[in-house]
Amino acid sequence: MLFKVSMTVRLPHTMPAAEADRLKATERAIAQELQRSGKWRHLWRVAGRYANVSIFDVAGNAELHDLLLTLPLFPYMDIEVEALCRHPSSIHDDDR
Ligand SMILES: O=C(O)C[C@H]1C=CC(=O)O1
Repeated sequence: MLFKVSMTVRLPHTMPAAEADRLKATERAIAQELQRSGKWRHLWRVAGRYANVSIFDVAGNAELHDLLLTLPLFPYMDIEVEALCRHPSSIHDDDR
């Protein structure tokens, strides 16, 4: 199943820079591994904001939830999830 996931990062201003850098580096490694696995299909920065729009391809709601929980920045993100289905006018046969 495909999901559009919007994440807005809100790190506390009181967080030491070294801790923020450590979280971001770990997040990056996990995000890149999930992209290589095919589960995190698209990752786009929202211009002008510390936010992203992503497309995930996972078995269902529970897998998506468990996956998002593994992200080191999870406690510091507002996350919105929207389930997607194939558009009847889409010419792409990999849409599900
Ligand atoms: O920077 C972000 O948008 C938050 C998060 C998502 C992927 C990643 O590497 O960090």
